[in-house]
Amino acid sequence: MSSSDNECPTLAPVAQEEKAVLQSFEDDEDMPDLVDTTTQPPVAQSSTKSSDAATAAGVGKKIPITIITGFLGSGKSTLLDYILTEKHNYKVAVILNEFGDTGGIDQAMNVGMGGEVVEEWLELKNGCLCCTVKDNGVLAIENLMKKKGKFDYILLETTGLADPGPIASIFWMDDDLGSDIYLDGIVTLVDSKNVRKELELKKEDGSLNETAKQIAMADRLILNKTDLVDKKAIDQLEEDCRAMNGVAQIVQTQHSKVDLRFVLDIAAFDAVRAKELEMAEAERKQSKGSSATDSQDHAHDDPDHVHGEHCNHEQDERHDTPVSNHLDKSITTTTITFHTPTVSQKAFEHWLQTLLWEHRIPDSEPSLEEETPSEEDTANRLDILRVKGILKPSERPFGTRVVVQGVQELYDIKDAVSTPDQEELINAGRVVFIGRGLGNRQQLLASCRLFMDLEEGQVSIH
Ligand SMILES: Nc1nc2c(ncn2[C@@H]2O[C@H](COP(=O)(O)OP(=O)(O)OP(=O)(O)O)[C@@H](O)[C@H]2O)c(=O)[nH]1
Repeated sequence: MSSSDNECPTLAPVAQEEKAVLQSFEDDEDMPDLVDTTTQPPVAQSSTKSSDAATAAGVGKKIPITIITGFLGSGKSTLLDYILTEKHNYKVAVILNEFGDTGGIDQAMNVGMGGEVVEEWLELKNGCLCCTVKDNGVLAIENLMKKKGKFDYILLETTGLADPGPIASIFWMDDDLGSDIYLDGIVTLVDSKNVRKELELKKEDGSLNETAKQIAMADRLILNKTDLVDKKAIDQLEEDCRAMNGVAQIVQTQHSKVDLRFVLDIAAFDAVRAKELEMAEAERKQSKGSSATDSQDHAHDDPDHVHGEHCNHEQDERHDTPVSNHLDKSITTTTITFHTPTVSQKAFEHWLQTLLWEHRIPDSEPSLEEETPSEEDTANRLDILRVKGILKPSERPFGTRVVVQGVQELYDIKDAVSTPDQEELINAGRVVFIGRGLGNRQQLLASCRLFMDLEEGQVSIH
Protein backbone atom coordinates (compact mmCIF):
# COMPACT_ATOMS: atom_id res chain seq x y z
CA MET A 1 0.00 0.00 0.00
CA SER A 2 0.97 3.58 -0.22
CA SER A 3 0.76 5.95 2.67
CA SER A 4 -0.02 8.57 0.15
CA ASP A 5 -3.37 7.06 -0.54
CA ASN A 6 -6.03 9.32 0.68
CA GLU A 7 -8.00 6.32 1.60
CA CYS A 8 -6.36 3.78 3.80
CA PRO A 9 -6.62 0.17 2.81
CA THR A 10 -9.36 -1.86 4.30
CA LEU A 11 -8.72 -4.94 6.33
CA ALA A 12 -10.18 -8.33 5.78
CA PRO A 13 -12.62 -10.00 8.14
CA VAL A 14 -11.25 -12.51 10.55
CA ALA A 15 -12.51 -15.91 11.30
CA GLN A 16 -11.17 -15.75 14.78
CA GLU A 17 -9.44 -12.92 16.54
CA GLU A 18 -6.43 -14.10 18.39
CA LYS A 19 -4.46 -11.87 20.65
CA ALA A 20 -0.97 -12.82 21.43
CA VAL A 21 0.31 -11.15 24.54
CA LEU A 22 3.58 -12.00 26.07
CA GLN A 23 4.30 -12.82 29.63
CA SER A 24 6.93 -10.98 31.65
CA PHE A 25 10.40 -12.36 31.81
CA GLU A 26 13.20 -11.79 34.21
CA ASP A 27 16.17 -12.20 31.96
CA ASP A 28 16.96 -12.45 28.34
CA GLU A 29 17.09 -16.22 28.38
CA ASP A 30 13.69 -16.51 29.94
CA MET A 31 11.61 -15.74 26.91
CA PRO A 32 7.89 -16.05 27.33
CA ASP A 33 5.58 -18.15 25.26
CA LEU A 34 2.92 -16.48 23.27
CA VAL A 35 -0.46 -17.10 24.77
CA ASP A 36 -3.93 -16.68 23.39
CA THR A 37 -5.85 -14.40 25.61
CA THR A 38 -9.06 -13.99 23.76
CA THR A 39 -11.39 -15.95 21.69
CA GLN A 40 -14.11 -13.81 20.32
CA PRO A 41 -16.69 -14.46 17.67
CA PRO A 42 -16.11 -12.90 14.29
CA VAL A 43 -17.76 -9.61 13.47
CA ALA A 44 -18.60 -8.68 9.92
CA GLN A 45 -16.26 -6.16 8.35
CA SER A 46 -16.96 -3.66 5.68
CA SER A 47 -14.41 -4.91 3.25
CA THR A 48 -12.62 -7.99 2.14
CA LYS A 49 -9.42 -6.41 0.95
CA SER A 50 -6.53 -8.06 2.69
CA SER A 51 -3.23 -6.39 3.50
CA ASP A 52 0.07 -7.95 2.52
CA ALA A 53 1.11 -8.27 6.11
CA ALA A 54 -2.15 -9.76 7.17
CA THR A 55 -1.89 -12.53 4.67
CA ALA A 56 1.70 -13.10 5.61
CA ALA A 57 1.15 -14.87 8.88
CA GLY A 58 3.55 -17.64 8.07
CA VAL A 59 7.25 -18.10 8.42
CA GLY A 60 9.39 -16.17 5.97
CA LYS A 61 7.12 -13.17 5.74
CA LYS A 62 7.91 -9.83 7.22
CA ILE A 63 5.89 -8.73 10.17
CA PRO A 64 4.98 -5.07 10.66
CA ILE A 65 5.72 -3.31 13.91
CA THR A 66 3.95 -0.15 14.93
CA ILE A 67 5.47 2.04 17.62
CA ILE A 68 2.85 3.67 19.82
CA THR A 69 4.25 6.62 21.68
CA GLY A 70 3.03 9.74 23.45
CA PHE A 71 3.56 11.50 26.73
CA LEU A 72 2.49 10.10 30.10
CA GLY A 73 -1.27 9.70 30.24
CA SER A 74 -1.87 10.64 26.61
CA GLY A 75 -3.85 7.47 25.90
CA LYS A 76 -1.34 4.91 24.62
CA SER A 77 -2.68 2.02 26.70
CA THR A 78 -6.20 3.06 25.83
CA LEU A 79 -5.29 2.83 22.15
CA LEU A 80 -3.69 -0.58 22.62
CA ASP A 81 -6.73 -1.77 24.46
CA TYR A 82 -8.92 -0.42 21.70
CA ILE A 83 -6.89 -2.06 18.94
CA LEU A 84 -6.88 -5.38 20.72
CA THR A 85 -10.60 -5.40 21.26
CA GLU A 86 -11.53 -4.17 17.79
CA LYS A 87 -11.96 -6.61 14.97
CA HIS A 88 -9.13 -6.93 12.51
CA ASN A 89 -7.37 -9.75 10.82
CA TYR A 90 -4.16 -9.56 12.78
CA LYS A 91 -2.86 -11.79 15.50
CA VAL A 92 -1.15 -9.12 17.52
CA ALA A 93 1.84 -9.43 19.80
CA VAL A 94 2.24 -6.57 22.23
CA ILE A 95 5.48 -5.31 23.64
CA LEU A 96 5.41 -2.99 26.60
CA ASN A 97 8.55 -0.97 26.70
CA GLU A 98 8.49 0.12 30.30
CA PHE A 99 10.63 2.62 32.07
CA GLY A 100 11.29 2.02 35.74
CA ASP A 101 9.41 -0.50 37.79
CA THR A 102 6.24 1.20 38.85
CA GLY A 103 4.07 1.54 35.81
CA GLY A 104 4.52 -1.83 34.23
CA ILE A 105 1.81 -3.78 35.91
CA ASP A 106 -0.81 -1.09 35.57
CA GLN A 107 -0.04 -0.72 31.94
CA ALA A 108 0.14 -4.39 31.29
CA MET A 109 -3.26 -4.83 32.84
CA ASN A 110 -4.56 -2.34 30.36
CA VAL A 111 -3.48 -4.51 27.50
CA GLY A 112 -5.75 -6.92 25.83
CA MET A 113 -8.80 -6.13 27.84
CA GLY A 114 -11.97 -7.22 26.28
CA GLY A 115 -13.71 -8.35 29.35
CA GLU A 116 -10.95 -10.82 30.03
CA VAL A 117 -8.00 -10.21 32.28
CA VAL A 118 -4.64 -10.50 30.66
CA GLU A 119 -2.47 -12.52 32.93
CA GLU A 120 0.68 -12.63 30.95
CA TRP A 121 2.67 -10.00 29.23
CA LEU A 122 6.10 -9.07 28.17
CA GLU A 123 7.79 -6.31 30.01
CA LEU A 124 11.13 -5.51 28.52
CA LYS A 125 13.93 -5.66 31.01
CA ASN A 126 15.63 -2.39 31.92
CA GLY A 127 12.75 -0.29 30.84
CA CYS A 128 13.73 2.01 28.06
CA LEU A 129 14.42 0.26 24.81
CA CYS A 130 16.99 2.74 23.73
CA CYS A 131 20.65 2.65 22.74
CA THR A 132 22.00 1.59 26.12
CA VAL A 133 19.78 -1.46 26.25
CA LYS A 134 19.50 -1.93 22.54
CA ASP A 135 21.04 -5.37 22.56
CA ASN A 136 18.61 -6.65 25.15
CA GLY A 137 15.77 -5.21 23.20
CA VAL A 138 16.93 -6.78 19.99
CA LEU A 139 17.42 -10.12 21.70
CA ALA A 140 13.92 -9.95 23.07
CA ILE A 141 12.55 -9.31 19.62
CA GLU A 142 14.71 -12.02 18.11
CA ASN A 143 13.32 -14.47 20.62
CA LEU A 144 9.90 -13.17 19.92
CA MET A 145 10.45 -13.86 16.26
CA LYS A 146 11.03 -17.52 17.02
CA LYS A 147 7.32 -17.57 17.63
CA LYS A 148 6.78 -16.39 14.11
CA GLY A 149 3.68 -17.80 12.60
CA LYS A 150 1.76 -17.34 15.81
CA PHE A 151 1.30 -13.64 15.29
CA ASP A 152 1.49 -11.30 12.38
CA TYR A 153 1.63 -7.83 13.87
CA ILE A 154 3.68 -6.29 16.67
CA LEU A 155 2.58 -3.27 18.65
CA LEU A 156 5.23 -1.66 20.78
CA GLU A 157 4.06 0.80 23.38
CA THR A 158 6.83 3.05 24.59
CA THR A 159 6.99 4.71 27.94
CA GLY A 160 5.66 8.24 28.01
CA LEU A 161 9.18 9.47 28.56
CA ALA A 162 10.67 7.72 25.57
CA ASP A 163 12.46 9.28 22.67
CA PRO A 164 10.96 7.20 19.85
CA GLY A 165 13.98 7.75 17.59
CA PRO A 166 16.34 5.11 19.01
CA ILE A 167 13.49 2.66 19.38
CA ALA A 168 12.43 3.15 15.78
CA SER A 169 16.00 2.74 14.61
CA ILE A 170 16.22 -0.69 16.22
CA PHE A 171 13.47 -2.04 14.04
CA TRP A 172 14.22 0.05 11.05
CA MET A 173 17.93 -0.44 10.80
CA ASP A 174 18.85 -3.67 12.55
CA ASP A 175 20.07 -5.97 9.80
CA ASP A 176 19.25 -9.19 11.62
CA LEU A 177 15.79 -8.10 12.56
CA GLY A 178 15.31 -6.47 9.23
CA SER A 179 14.82 -9.81 7.60
CA ASP A 180 11.89 -10.65 9.84
CA ILE A 181 10.08 -7.46 10.61
CA TYR A 182 9.67 -3.98 9.27
CA LEU A 183 8.80 -0.73 10.92
CA ASP A 184 5.35 0.15 9.71
CA GLY A 185 5.05 3.50 11.41
CA ILE A 186 5.20 5.67 14.48
CA VAL A 187 1.87 6.61 16.03
CA THR A 188 1.92 9.42 18.58
CA LEU A 189 -0.85 10.10 21.05
CA VAL A 190 -1.24 13.72 22.07
CA ASP A 191 -3.01 14.71 25.26
CA SER A 192 -4.95 17.66 23.89
CA LYS A 193 -5.47 19.15 27.32
CA ASN A 194 -1.89 19.03 28.56
CA VAL A 195 0.37 18.92 25.53
CA ARG A 196 1.32 22.59 25.63
CA LYS A 197 2.45 22.31 29.21
CA GLU A 198 4.39 19.15 28.37
CA LEU A 199 6.19 20.93 25.57
CA GLU A 200 7.31 23.63 27.96
CA LEU A 201 9.24 21.12 30.07
CA LYS A 202 12.87 22.05 29.58
CA LYS A 203 15.72 19.60 29.39
CA GLU A 204 18.78 20.58 31.38
CA ASP A 205 21.08 20.03 28.43
CA GLY A 206 18.92 22.15 26.15
CA SER A 207 17.93 19.20 24.01
CA LEU A 208 14.40 18.76 22.78
CA ASN A 209 11.97 17.27 25.21
CA GLU A 210 10.33 13.95 24.57
CA THR A 211 6.90 15.29 23.70
CA ALA A 212 8.40 17.46 20.98
CA LYS A 213 10.30 14.51 19.56
CA GLN A 214 7.27 12.26 19.74
CA ILE A 215 5.22 14.76 17.75
CA ALA A 216 7.99 15.52 15.27
CA MET A 217 8.71 11.89 14.47
CA ALA A 218 5.13 10.75 14.12
CA ASP A 219 3.65 9.30 10.97
CA ARG A 220 0.23 9.53 12.55
CA LEU A 221 -0.79 12.01 15.23
CA ILE A 222 -3.79 11.23 17.37
CA LEU A 223 -5.06 14.31 19.18
CA ASN A 224 -6.75 12.52 22.05
CA LYS A 225 -8.92 13.66 24.97
CA THR A 226 -10.78 16.17 22.85
CA ASP A 227 -13.61 16.00 25.38
CA LEU A 228 -11.43 18.03 27.73
CA VAL A 229 -10.89 21.02 25.43
CA ASP A 230 -13.17 23.18 23.36
CA LYS A 231 -13.44 22.79 19.61
CA LYS A 232 -11.61 26.00 18.79
CA ALA A 233 -8.67 24.97 20.93
CA ILE A 234 -8.47 21.52 19.44
CA ASP A 235 -8.54 22.91 15.90
CA GLN A 236 -5.78 25.32 16.85
CA LEU A 237 -3.82 22.46 18.34
CA GLU A 238 -4.14 20.55 15.08
CA GLU A 239 -2.81 23.54 13.17
CA ASP A 240 0.08 23.93 15.56
CA CYS A 241 0.92 20.25 15.33
CA ARG A 242 0.87 20.49 11.56
CA ALA A 243 3.27 23.39 11.75
CA MET A 244 5.65 21.19 13.70
CA ASN A 245 5.17 18.05 11.64
CA GLY A 246 3.87 18.72 8.18
CA VAL A 247 3.86 15.12 6.97
CA ALA A 248 2.00 13.28 9.71
CA GLN A 249 -1.65 12.60 9.18
CA ILE A 250 -3.65 13.97 12.09
CA VAL A 251 -6.92 12.89 13.65
CA GLN A 252 -8.90 14.25 16.60
CA THR A 253 -10.53 11.78 18.92
CA GLN A 254 -11.57 10.71 22.39
CA HIS A 255 -10.49 7.62 24.28
CA SER A 256 -8.03 6.83 21.50
CA LYS A 257 -10.77 5.60 19.20
CA VAL A 258 -9.52 5.72 15.64
CA ASP A 259 -10.15 3.83 12.47
CA LEU A 260 -7.62 1.01 12.66
CA ARG A 261 -6.65 1.72 9.08
CA PHE A 262 -5.30 5.02 10.33
CA VAL A 263 -2.71 3.34 12.51
CA LEU A 264 -2.11 -0.19 11.20
CA ASP A 265 -0.45 -1.23 7.99
CA ILE A 266 0.40 2.29 6.87
CA ALA A 267 3.85 1.45 5.41
CA ALA A 268 5.09 4.86 6.43
CA PHE A 269 8.72 3.94 5.92
CA ASP A 270 8.27 2.47 2.48
CA ALA A 271 5.66 4.32 0.56
CA VAL A 272 6.66 7.91 0.06
CA ARG A 273 5.12 9.91 -2.72
CA ALA A 274 6.07 13.38 -3.84
CA LYS A 275 2.44 14.31 -4.14
CA GLU A 276 1.85 13.35 -0.55
CA LEU A 277 4.71 15.55 0.56
CA GLU A 278 3.33 18.36 -1.52
CA MET A 279 -0.07 17.94 0.09
CA ALA A 280 1.51 18.19 3.50
CA GLU A 281 3.10 21.41 2.42
CA ALA A 282 -0.18 22.80 1.15
CA GLU A 283 -1.94 21.95 4.38
CA ARG A 284 0.80 23.59 6.35
CA LYS A 285 0.49 26.76 4.32
CA GLN A 286 -3.21 26.77 4.97
CA SER A 287 -2.59 26.39 8.68
CA LYS A 288 -0.06 29.18 8.67
CA GLY A 289 -2.48 31.43 6.83
CA SER A 290 -5.17 31.02 9.42
CA SER A 291 -2.69 31.28 12.29
CA ALA A 292 -1.31 34.50 10.91
CA THR A 293 -4.73 36.08 10.73
CA ASP A 294 -5.48 34.84 14.16
CA SER A 295 -2.34 36.21 15.67
CA GLN A 296 -2.53 39.72 14.31
CA ASP A 297 -4.04 41.00 17.52
CA HIS A 298 -2.94 38.20 19.71
CA ALA A 299 0.20 38.29 21.80
CA HIS A 300 0.11 34.53 22.13
CA ASP A 301 1.96 34.45 18.90
CA ASP A 302 5.07 35.65 20.68
CA PRO A 303 7.02 32.59 21.77
CA ASP A 304 8.15 34.44 24.90
CA HIS A 305 4.67 35.52 25.78
CA VAL A 306 3.68 34.61 29.33
CA HIS A 307 0.05 34.57 30.32
CA GLY A 308 -0.83 36.79 33.20
CA GLU A 309 -2.60 39.90 34.26
CA HIS A 310 -1.03 41.87 31.46
CA CYS A 311 -2.81 39.73 28.95
CA ASN A 312 -5.33 41.82 27.18
CA HIS A 313 -7.38 38.97 25.89
CA GLU A 314 -9.07 37.44 28.90
CA GLN A 315 -12.14 36.90 26.79
CA ASP A 316 -10.26 34.39 24.77
CA GLU A 317 -11.49 31.03 25.84
CA ARG A 318 -8.11 29.59 25.04
CA HIS A 319 -6.93 30.86 28.40
CA ASP A 320 -9.00 28.11 29.93
CA THR A 321 -7.85 25.55 27.45
CA PRO A 322 -4.62 24.91 25.59
CA VAL A 323 -3.58 28.26 24.20
CA SER A 324 -2.63 28.74 20.59
CA ASN A 325 0.85 29.07 19.24
CA HIS A 326 2.56 27.77 22.32
CA LEU A 327 3.61 24.51 20.78
CA ASP A 328 7.32 24.18 20.30
CA LYS A 329 7.84 26.77 17.59
CA SER A 330 11.47 25.83 17.25
CA ILE A 331 10.40 22.64 15.48
CA THR A 332 9.29 23.18 11.92
CA THR A 333 8.76 21.30 8.70
CA THR A 334 10.69 22.39 5.64
CA THR A 335 10.34 21.04 2.13
CA ILE A 336 13.00 21.08 -0.56
CA THR A 337 11.83 20.49 -4.12
CA PHE A 338 14.23 19.79 -6.97
CA HIS A 339 13.13 21.18 -10.33
CA THR A 340 15.59 19.26 -12.43
CA PRO A 341 15.23 15.90 -14.19
CA THR A 342 17.64 14.25 -11.75
CA VAL A 343 19.93 15.13 -8.85
CA SER A 344 23.18 13.61 -7.67
CA GLN A 345 22.45 11.16 -4.89
CA LYS A 346 26.07 11.30 -3.86
CA ALA A 347 25.98 15.06 -3.44
CA PHE A 348 22.65 14.89 -1.68
CA GLU A 349 23.97 12.33 0.79
CA HIS A 350 27.04 14.41 1.46
CA TRP A 351 24.82 17.37 2.27
CA LEU A 352 22.40 15.28 4.31
CA GLN A 353 25.19 13.73 6.34
CA THR A 354 26.46 17.15 7.32
CA LEU A 355 22.98 18.23 8.34
CA LEU A 356 22.34 15.10 10.34
CA TRP A 357 25.74 14.32 11.79
CA GLU A 358 27.34 17.72 12.25
CA HIS A 359 24.09 19.33 13.31
CA ARG A 360 24.64 22.40 11.21
CA ILE A 361 23.64 23.86 7.90
CA PRO A 362 26.88 23.56 6.01
CA ASP A 363 28.50 26.33 4.09
CA SER A 364 31.99 26.00 2.70
CA GLU A 365 33.57 25.93 6.16
CA PRO A 366 34.10 22.55 7.80
CA SER A 367 33.19 22.27 11.48
CA LEU A 368 35.91 22.29 14.14
CA GLU A 369 35.41 18.95 15.78
CA GLU A 370 37.37 19.64 18.95
CA GLU A 371 35.78 22.96 19.70
CA THR A 372 33.47 23.05 22.71
CA PRO A 373 30.12 24.35 21.53
CA SER A 374 29.17 27.75 22.89
CA GLU A 375 25.71 28.52 24.23
CA GLU A 376 24.98 30.22 20.96
CA ASP A 377 26.05 27.12 19.07
CA THR A 378 23.74 25.00 21.19
CA ALA A 379 20.86 27.40 20.56
CA ASN A 380 21.54 27.34 16.81
CA ARG A 381 22.17 23.64 16.70
CA LEU A 382 20.38 21.84 13.93
CA ASP A 383 18.43 18.84 15.17
CA ILE A 384 16.73 17.04 12.34
CA LEU A 385 14.31 14.51 13.74
CA ARG A 386 12.75 13.16 10.61
CA VAL A 387 13.51 13.16 6.90
CA LYS A 388 11.20 11.83 4.24
CA GLY A 389 11.58 12.18 0.54
CA ILE A 390 11.84 10.80 -2.93
CA LEU A 391 14.59 11.49 -5.46
CA LYS A 392 15.63 10.58 -8.99
CA PRO A 393 19.40 10.02 -8.79
CA SER A 394 21.53 11.06 -11.74
CA GLU A 395 23.83 8.11 -11.03
CA ARG A 396 21.08 5.60 -11.79
CA PRO A 397 19.26 4.69 -15.01
CA PHE A 398 16.87 7.50 -15.86
CA GLY A 399 13.52 7.12 -14.15
CA THR A 400 14.88 5.28 -11.15
CA ARG A 401 13.44 6.72 -7.97
CA VAL A 402 14.72 6.26 -4.46
CA VAL A 403 12.99 6.81 -1.14
CA VAL A 404 14.90 8.76 1.50
CA GLN A 405 14.04 8.12 5.12
CA GLY A 406 15.71 9.55 8.19
CA VAL A 407 15.11 9.29 11.90
CA GLN A 408 17.39 11.54 13.89
CA GLU A 409 20.96 10.78 12.82
CA LEU A 410 20.16 7.66 10.85
CA TYR A 411 19.09 7.72 7.26
CA ASP A 412 18.36 5.17 4.61
CA ILE A 413 17.96 5.40 0.85
CA LYS A 414 16.38 2.59 -1.07
CA ASP A 415 14.64 2.03 -4.34
CA ALA A 416 11.05 3.18 -4.50
CA VAL A 417 8.53 0.48 -5.17
CA SER A 418 5.53 2.66 -5.87
CA THR A 419 4.60 3.80 -9.34
CA PRO A 420 5.60 7.42 -9.93
CA ASP A 421 2.98 10.07 -9.47
CA GLN A 422 2.71 13.06 -11.78
CA GLU A 423 4.91 15.14 -9.54
CA GLU A 424 7.67 12.53 -9.64
CA LEU A 425 7.52 12.37 -13.41
CA ILE A 426 8.08 16.11 -13.67
CA ASN A 427 10.91 16.83 -11.27
CA ALA A 428 13.80 15.14 -9.53
CA GLY A 429 12.03 14.85 -6.24
CA ARG A 430 11.19 16.38 -2.95
CA VAL A 431 12.54 15.98 0.55
CA VAL A 432 10.86 17.04 3.77
CA PHE A 433 12.82 17.82 6.92
CA ILE A 434 11.30 18.07 10.37
CA GLY A 435 13.41 19.42 13.17
CA ARG A 436 14.82 22.29 15.17
CA GLY A 437 17.08 24.90 13.62
CA LEU A 438 15.48 24.85 10.17
CA GLY A 439 14.15 28.38 10.53
CA ASN A 440 16.68 30.01 8.23
CA ARG A 441 15.35 28.70 4.97
CA GLN A 442 17.45 30.89 2.73
CA GLN A 443 20.56 29.56 4.41
CA LEU A 444 19.33 26.01 3.97
CA LEU A 445 18.53 26.65 0.33
CA ALA A 446 21.91 28.22 -0.32
CA SER A 447 23.63 25.32 1.37
CA CYS A 448 21.69 22.80 -0.70
CA ARG A 449 22.53 24.62 -3.93
CA LEU A 450 26.19 24.76 -2.99
CA PHE A 451 26.50 21.09 -2.12
CA MET A 452 24.40 19.84 -4.96
CA ASP A 453 25.73 22.25 -7.53
CA LEU A 454 22.31 23.58 -8.47
CA GLU A 455 21.43 26.85 -10.13
CA GLU A 456 18.88 29.29 -8.85
CA GLY A 457 15.46 28.00 -9.80
CA GLN A 458 16.58 24.39 -9.85
CA VAL A 459 15.66 23.96 -6.22
CA SER A 460 13.05 25.65 -4.08
CA ILE A 461 12.21 25.64 -0.40
CA HIS A 462 8.95 25.97 1.51
N1 LIG B 1 -11.31 12.27 29.53
C1 LIG B 1 -10.61 11.43 28.80
N2 LIG B 1 -9.83 10.52 29.40
C2 LIG B 1 -9.12 9.66 28.61
C3 LIG B 1 -9.19 9.72 27.22
N3 LIG B 1 -8.37 8.78 26.71
C4 LIG B 1 -7.81 8.16 27.77
N4 LIG B 1 -8.26 8.70 28.93
C5 LIG B 1 -7.90 8.34 30.29
O1 LIG B 1 -6.62 8.91 30.56
C6 LIG B 1 -5.90 8.07 31.45
C7 LIG B 1 -4.55 7.73 30.85
O2 LIG B 1 -4.75 6.93 29.70
P1 LIG B 1 -3.72 5.80 29.30
O3 LIG B 1 -4.25 5.11 28.09
O4 LIG B 1 -3.38 4.95 30.46
O5 LIG B 1 -2.49 6.69 28.93
P2 LIG B 1 -0.98 6.24 28.67
O6 LIG B 1 -0.45 7.12 27.60
O7 LIG B 1 -0.91 4.77 28.41
O8 LIG B 1 -0.37 6.60 30.07
P3 LIG B 1 1.09 6.21 30.68
O9 LIG B 1 1.11 4.73 30.72
O10 LIG B 1 1.09 6.85 32.01
O11 LIG B 1 2.12 6.81 29.80
C8 LIG B 1 -6.77 6.85 31.68
O12 LIG B 1 -7.48 7.02 32.89
C9 LIG B 1 -7.73 6.86 30.50
O13 LIG B 1 -8.96 6.25 30.79
C10 LIG B 1 -10.05 10.69 26.60
O14 LIG B 1 -10.16 10.83 25.37
N5 LIG B 1 -10.71 11.53 27.45
